[in-house]
Amino acid sequence: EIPLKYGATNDGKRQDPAMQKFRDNRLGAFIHWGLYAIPGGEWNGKVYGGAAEWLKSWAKVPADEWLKLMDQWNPTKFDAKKWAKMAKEMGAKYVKITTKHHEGFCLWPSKYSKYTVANTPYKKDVLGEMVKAYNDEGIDVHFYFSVMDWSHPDYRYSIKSEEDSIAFSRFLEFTDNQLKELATRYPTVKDFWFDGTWDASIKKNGWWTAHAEQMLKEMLPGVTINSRLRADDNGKRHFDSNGRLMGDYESGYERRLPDPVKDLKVTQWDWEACMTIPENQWGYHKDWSLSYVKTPIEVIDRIVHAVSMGGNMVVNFGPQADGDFRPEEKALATAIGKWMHRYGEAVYACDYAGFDKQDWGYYTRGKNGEVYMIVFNQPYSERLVVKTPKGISVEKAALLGTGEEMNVVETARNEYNISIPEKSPDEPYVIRLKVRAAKGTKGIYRDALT
Ligand SMILES: C[C@@H]1N[C@@H](C(=O)NCc2ccccc2)[C@H](O)[C@@H]1O
Repeated sequence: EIPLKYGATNDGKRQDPAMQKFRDNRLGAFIHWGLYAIPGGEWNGKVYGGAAEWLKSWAKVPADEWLKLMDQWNPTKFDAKKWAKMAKEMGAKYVKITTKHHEGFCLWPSKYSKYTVANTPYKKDVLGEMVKAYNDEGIDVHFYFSVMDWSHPDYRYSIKSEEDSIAFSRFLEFTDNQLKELATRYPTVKDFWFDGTWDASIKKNGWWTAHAEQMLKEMLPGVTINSRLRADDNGKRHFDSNGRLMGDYESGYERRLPDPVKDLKVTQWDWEACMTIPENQWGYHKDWSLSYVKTPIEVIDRIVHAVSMGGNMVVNFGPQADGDFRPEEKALATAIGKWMHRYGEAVYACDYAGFDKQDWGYYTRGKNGEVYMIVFNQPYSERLVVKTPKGISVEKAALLGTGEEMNVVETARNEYNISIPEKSPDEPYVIRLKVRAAKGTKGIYRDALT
């Protein structure tokens, strides 16, 4: 054991009600909204294929020139109630909002920066309106906060001199002030998702990351904090020098997911993935033809994949500068919501089932021990193979929705064929299994001698 002052604080998964709500929520929506939505990936007549919220970087725009975009911030179509209805219809139980992205523009009227909504033609506290509207729909609000801040003269990527160190201390104090301001102004916030914490300057100040976590937890009992904030005494991130997860849930699965066979280690801790609809666009980009855009079923597959391994999934939306959403995102939210309305029982408050992954799709397990089969790939054999853990037998199988009983045929020790629905559901569907701790399978099974 390496002695640490700023290492992991949790011993295993948190089991308090706030964390259980975080976990049971399972499906979230990300909102990436900032000045970057105005240019939408184009600068001086050139369209950049990289992430639109990084346009300042791709087009090498100086901070003062970039922040002049504030003069154009006037989302006349913004209607927080409509945004909340869209999230509700999608079946998102929580929404993560970019309070401040790397550009430094604050969606709330921070008194510690001049780069805020208060100093734009629109003036209004859009963050406050969103928090109220989502909460009024029963949707939890999480805050995304970028520590790296391209607008602040005291930000440093590395600490190479005493001057750097003094400037960065001022920057960390500024950051503390903004975090306290957010926690004070919006006390119903349930989570802080830190980003922009990969630079050497942060890794060298692991103490501060531990302090920020502790400060927020003292101000907002129950609040959850992502592992990406954290660096330990030795600059180790996410997992400390003793391999223990820092923060309350692992937040490294950004636009990727753990392998359902090779990466089962993730079932030992809480984790949350986040994903984009195009290949890599978080903020609004005017041209989605530049990369592949995922279909609703491809998004639903990723949501179920995450839950099947004990994780949450956050699906990203990049609102337009005018405060409305692009048609593709509205259609996606509707399609996801239709499916979640029918089959959400296999997602919400569900977890890893402990069954070996099969080709037809994913398993999840509900709180009362029911096991769900979420079928994405129906085999030509018309039989869905289920291999149960030792000592577990399948008693019954029923199609979610119609309740149609599926045939359960024991084919070998701990192996079953489940029949497919009489009439194709024409969409990924869910079979609920009733399983039992078996007394011991029939004596007919004997392993071959080889
Ligand atoms: C959740 C996402 N994380 C931010 C991000 O900076 N990701 C890592 C990254 C690092 C370097 C170039 C592009 C992107 C993206 O802008 C989103 O906010």
